[in-house]
Amino acid sequence: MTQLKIAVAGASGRMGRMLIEAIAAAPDAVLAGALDREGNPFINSDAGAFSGQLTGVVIQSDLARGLADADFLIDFTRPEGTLQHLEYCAAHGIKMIIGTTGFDDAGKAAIRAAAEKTAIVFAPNMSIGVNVTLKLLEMAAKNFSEGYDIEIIEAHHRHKVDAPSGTALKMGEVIADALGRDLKECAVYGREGVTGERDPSTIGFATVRGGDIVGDHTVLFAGIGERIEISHKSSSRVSYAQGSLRAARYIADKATGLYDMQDVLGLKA
Ligand SMILES: NC(=O)C1=CN([C@@H]2O[C@H](COP(=O)(O)OP(=O)(O)OC[C@H]3O[C@@H](n4cnc5c(N)ncnc54)[C@H](OP(=O)(O)O)[C@@H]3O)[C@@H](O)[C@H]2O)C=CC1
Ligand SMILES: O=C(O)C1=N[C@H](C(=O)O)C[C@H](O)C1
Repeated sequence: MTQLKIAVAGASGRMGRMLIEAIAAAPDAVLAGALDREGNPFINSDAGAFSGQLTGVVIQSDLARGLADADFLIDFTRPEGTLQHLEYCAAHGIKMIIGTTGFDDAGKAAIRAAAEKTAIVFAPNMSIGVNVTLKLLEMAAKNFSEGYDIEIIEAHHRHKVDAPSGTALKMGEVIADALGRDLKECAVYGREGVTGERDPSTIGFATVRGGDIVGDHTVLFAGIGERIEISHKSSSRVSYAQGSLRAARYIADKATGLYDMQDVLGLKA
């Protein structure tokens, strides 16, 4: 069996650690590199030290050394880190699985451009459950297009730095597309003071941050006399790591192109 040679960026982070364990347990993958940024206290440590299972792969900050043996980079870091890695991977034909959230339009354009040089899966949520939920939302939105107010509520751990979550924004985009609306024009991010009555054409977002919540998303369709809630709750990051490995397998035979988890899971109509 050909082994997928995978490097992990943000190796000491919450997702990085989970990915390193998932790669160690996968029969068709091998950890081929581990990256963290310069100054990170875990540079030069073994990438498996967190789980007590040594890998023989040392966490590096130098991209050339960290990626020398890799065919894939799985990147869950921050937009500025991912964009640096992207440039290197595009130049060297290393395929990328990007889970990082919080990109601006320029960052997303850079990912699209890099996908002309290497294959990339880019998705704000790698779990099967969330991606099936996106399909449910598309169907629900079409049926609740009149008379239902749409609000997206997300909750995450106290360390999360971007809001709303990438998943909540994706849910908003899917719903807006299904309704023929432009999310940039109809999104309302939080409310305060005398807001006036709710504009029915808007999609509202509310953010909760606290403790160790892995990731909860609820879309509320609030009508007269009834409410419909579609919720997904993550209880472990393992589903994101397993989804990332599925994404690597999906692009193993692709030289270029930009894909998302709907492609990987065969959910595109
Ligand atoms: N798509 C999906 O399914 C999921 C996406 N995410 C997203 O993944 C990202 C990471 O989440 P999480 O693991 O919880 O975050 P953590 O903060 O736990 O880990 C981030 C890692 O990236 C490193 N890092 C930070 N900035 C840079 C940089 N500029 N260059 C290189 N490395 C950097 C950090 O190093 P240091 O500690 O030195 O800062 C750390 O090792 C977030 O954007 C999150 O929203 C999370 C879960 C699932
Ligand atoms: O930061 C996190 O933890 C998560 N981030 C992603 C997002 O912003 O949607 C995915 C998941 O919800 C966990």
